[in-house]
Amino acid sequence: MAVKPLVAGNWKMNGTKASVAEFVAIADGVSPALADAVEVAVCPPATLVAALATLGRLPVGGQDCHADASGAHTGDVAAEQLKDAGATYVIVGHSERRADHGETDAVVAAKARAARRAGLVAIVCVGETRAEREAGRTLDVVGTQLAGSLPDGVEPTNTVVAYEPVWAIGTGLTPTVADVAEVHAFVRARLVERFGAAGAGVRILYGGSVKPSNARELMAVPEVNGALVGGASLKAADFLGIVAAYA
Ligand SMILES: O=C(CO)COP(=O)(O)O
Repeated sequence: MAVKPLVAGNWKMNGTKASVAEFVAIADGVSPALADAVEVAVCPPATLVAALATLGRLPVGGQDCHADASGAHTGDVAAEQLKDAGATYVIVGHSERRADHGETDAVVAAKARAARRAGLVAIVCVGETRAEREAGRTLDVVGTQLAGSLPDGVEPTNTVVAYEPVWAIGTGLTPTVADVAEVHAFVRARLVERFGAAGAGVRILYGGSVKPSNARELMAVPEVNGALVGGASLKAADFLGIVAAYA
């Protein structure tokens, strides 16, 4: 199955109303030809989802959602609210959420189910820490996270997996191409094992210090179907330099 790659920007806790101009600059840089080759999305902080989505230029995503559709959960955002604000995607299980908020695989799976219930595509994140990689446990850890964080019924239309080694996030460090290839092949095998033909079509993104200078090399790795980009998605020129890997 031909899989259209996805390059998604994760702005994390960055951005104000002034950032709308950066989003527009990103959208302006995605030519029709580029849009045929790659889907480009931006996941801004929740405060900006509606403002960006209303422009109708590029798909927009949230960075987290609660498992419930509504209720007494001060400070949380429901997948239904992101959908109502115009979102297409929602990131769940980012390692910063797992670390800062103690999110377990079961919590992440519940959020992925909530995303589907609301009609959003869940971008489910997995990835090992430096200590886990050094102990040779990368595939074990990623396999356990996948098993626990992906709900049943995964389809290419409702789920994207992002492999983000924790030690590569915001550090300027990236795994070798061979290491990325090994993990992505492993993730693909697990997806096909559990979800059959549907698992073959689920996009697997690489995330962690993706930059214009390394995007082409990383995006060419087999089973890498795009990128989840943090810091370099905040500036249109950098983000578009990454998207250009698909030009
Ligand atoms: O966490 C990330 C995307 O979700 C990656 O962040 P950086 O691209 O800043 O390393």
